[in-house]
Amino acid sequence: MVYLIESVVVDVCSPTPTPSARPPIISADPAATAVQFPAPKVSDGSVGKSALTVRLLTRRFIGEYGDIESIYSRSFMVDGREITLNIWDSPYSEVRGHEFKRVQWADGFVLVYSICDRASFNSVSRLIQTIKSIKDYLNVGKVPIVIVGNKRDLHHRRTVQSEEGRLLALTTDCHFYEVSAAENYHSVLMVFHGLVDRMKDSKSATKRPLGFKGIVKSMSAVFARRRIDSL
Ligand SMILES: Nc1nc2c(ncn2[C@@H]2O[C@H](COP(=O)(O)OP(=O)(O)OP(=O)(O)O)[C@@H](O)[C@H]2O)c(=O)[nH]1
Repeated sequence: MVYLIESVVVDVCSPTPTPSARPPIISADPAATAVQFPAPKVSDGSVGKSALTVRLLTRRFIGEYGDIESIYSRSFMVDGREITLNIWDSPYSEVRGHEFKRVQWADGFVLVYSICDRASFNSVSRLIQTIKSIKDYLNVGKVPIVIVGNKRDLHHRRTVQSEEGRLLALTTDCHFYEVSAAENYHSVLMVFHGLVDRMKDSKSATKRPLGFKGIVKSMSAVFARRRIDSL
């Protein structure tokens, strides 16, 4: 699942949520992952969540987007296996009071701000804390989060420097991209691929405990390495 927030949030893999916690999903594929785009806003919104989603799905930038809440599905081949992302794009007003449910639903997050809108950037750290606290409460390990500074083409109106986004990502253990949904499809694709990679990493990091055989194997590997080191 991918969840887009005022900053864009993308979520790719999720633990199976309870039916009541999960919004309707378009894809009929049971192996599908869901992508949500909610927008908790402090700014005037309109950071480009819909534009990013539509770019990803159609390769096009159409300029104006309605504020109808939608869940989109898109399939990707990852390591030779098809996965389906469900992307939830909801207008900001719809998001308030539903953060817990949506964070619970999503497996990965794309937090989107506009480089011309300082308030939207300021809301990103708050969102990261909110997401991490909810996932902690739910006992979920590492949360895949990608921070996206959108509207890069409007550099003459920039109020948030790239370094600020990069630093925030570094200090919060997130990935960072600056893109223009208006000008570039490939950078948008990179965002979603980056999220999927992080989701894969966090899934393998929370894999089941080793078990007796696994422990013996790991210990043998460590001792074998020591023997090699001492040669
Ligand atoms: N110049 C420029 N304009 C953009 C870009 N992305 C989106 N926009 C414009 O910004 C406005 C808002 O885009 P949306 O995609 O509707 O933003 P949103 O975050 O989904 O907005 P809400 O649904 O209101 O939360 C539209 O007029 C878009 O054409 C971009 O990369 N560059």
